Amino acid sequence: MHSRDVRPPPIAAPPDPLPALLQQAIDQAFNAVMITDAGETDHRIVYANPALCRMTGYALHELLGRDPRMLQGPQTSAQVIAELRSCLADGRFFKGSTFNYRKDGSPYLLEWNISAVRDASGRITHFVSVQHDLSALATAQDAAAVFARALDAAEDGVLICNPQGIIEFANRGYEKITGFSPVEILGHKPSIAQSGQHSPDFYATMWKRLQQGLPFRSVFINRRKDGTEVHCEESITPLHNLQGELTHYVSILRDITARVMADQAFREQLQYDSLTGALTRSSGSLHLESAVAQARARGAALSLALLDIDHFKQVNDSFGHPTGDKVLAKVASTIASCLRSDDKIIRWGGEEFLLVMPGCDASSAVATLERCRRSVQQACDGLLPLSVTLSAGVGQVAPEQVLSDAIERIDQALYRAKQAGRNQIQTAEP
Ligand SMILES: Nc1nc2c(ncn2[C@@H]2O[C@H](COP(=O)(O)OP(=O)(O)OP(=O)(O)O)[C@@H](O)[C@H]2O)c(=O)[nH]1
Repeated sequence: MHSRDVRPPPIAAPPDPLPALLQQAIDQAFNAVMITDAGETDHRIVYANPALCRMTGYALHELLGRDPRMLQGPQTSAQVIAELRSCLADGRFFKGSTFNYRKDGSPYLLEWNISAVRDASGRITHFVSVQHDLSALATAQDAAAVFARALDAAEDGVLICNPQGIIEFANRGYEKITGFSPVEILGHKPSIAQSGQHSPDFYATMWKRLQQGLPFRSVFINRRKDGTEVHCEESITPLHNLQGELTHYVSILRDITARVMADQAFREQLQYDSLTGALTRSSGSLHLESAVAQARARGAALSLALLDIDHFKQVNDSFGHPTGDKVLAKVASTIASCLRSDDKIIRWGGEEFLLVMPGCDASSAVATLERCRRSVQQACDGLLPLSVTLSAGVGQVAPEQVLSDAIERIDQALYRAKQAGRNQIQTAEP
């Protein structure tokens, strides 16, 4: 067989006469079609196409000759039917929607329009109605309503923004977390709850990911309507339609403020020594390093001091460990009361404290230490039958000095203070 012999199939000739074509078209139409006569009091079904039979579940012979009212039921709107009758009585076009009932008794949501059919003299002889089953749409709307209710019932906050970042939906969870009701924030941007705690870099990273079509997850510190801060674990996901166009951003927020606060409290607990309230040696060391780095960066003075309670073993041995504890706590609180707010006190050893004094040169550090020494002696006066005194070594950290060297020299100064009879301050060799 040669390809050039292949000819297109002949085009089917239109059925003749035209009414046959119309019959075929209506029989095969997707929409349900019904024709009734235009009786004085009631209307009889004279035609129903297969789509209408499928929609109602009735066979054609069960419909023919019957009144379309056979399809109505309890949920059929009397108001819509009254409107329909009035339109038909006047020969006007009707369009409406209500529930009708299938043969098996199940309701379906129907949208239909009815036109009068007139003969050559203009007399209405029939009505033709084209009907459309909206049940699937109604189910989808029901499903959308269920989703909306589910979103509102969720504990987590949900925000939906358009591509310009304008809030189009906020659930009750968002209101619970931030205090902003949906009415208050619809049409605004989520920045309405911004706390100012994040850097421009944070937002730049966020937008970069979102513009790449990727979700962004992080802990956001937001500001509630009442001005307090709320920590939220938040994910923002860009949504695209089938054409790949960005349609929305969906944010889901979980309030983790209680957890963050508990973590902070726990970290603070670890940071501070429970007996004396001073920084622990490990957290104090971090603070010390950053104080040195800051002093160097700013070219500012920084002084350190090591203080040690004199003959403390004797306190424990003579009056017991619990009394020793009370003395330790009293000494620490008295030292702290002699310091400026920027100064830090670290429990460096059992009865030894390290003071970090930023912006303080050697001579003012000595003055501070003298104040501590005298205050401790006075504060503990009468606490025990013996006097509680301190010895200390103090020194300013030179700009290029290695921190451990500086501490070593201050420790040597403390040793000299002990050797020289205690209850005194010695300055570290430069
Ligand atoms: N009550 C109590 N005692 C502590 C604590 N930590 C360390 N000590 C005691 O502090 C004492 C330190 O003793 P030493 O290092 O001999 O020093 P000192 O008796 O103060 O003598 P000098 O420092 O030379 O004046 C020891 O008896 C430790 O048991 C504490 O948390 N509570």
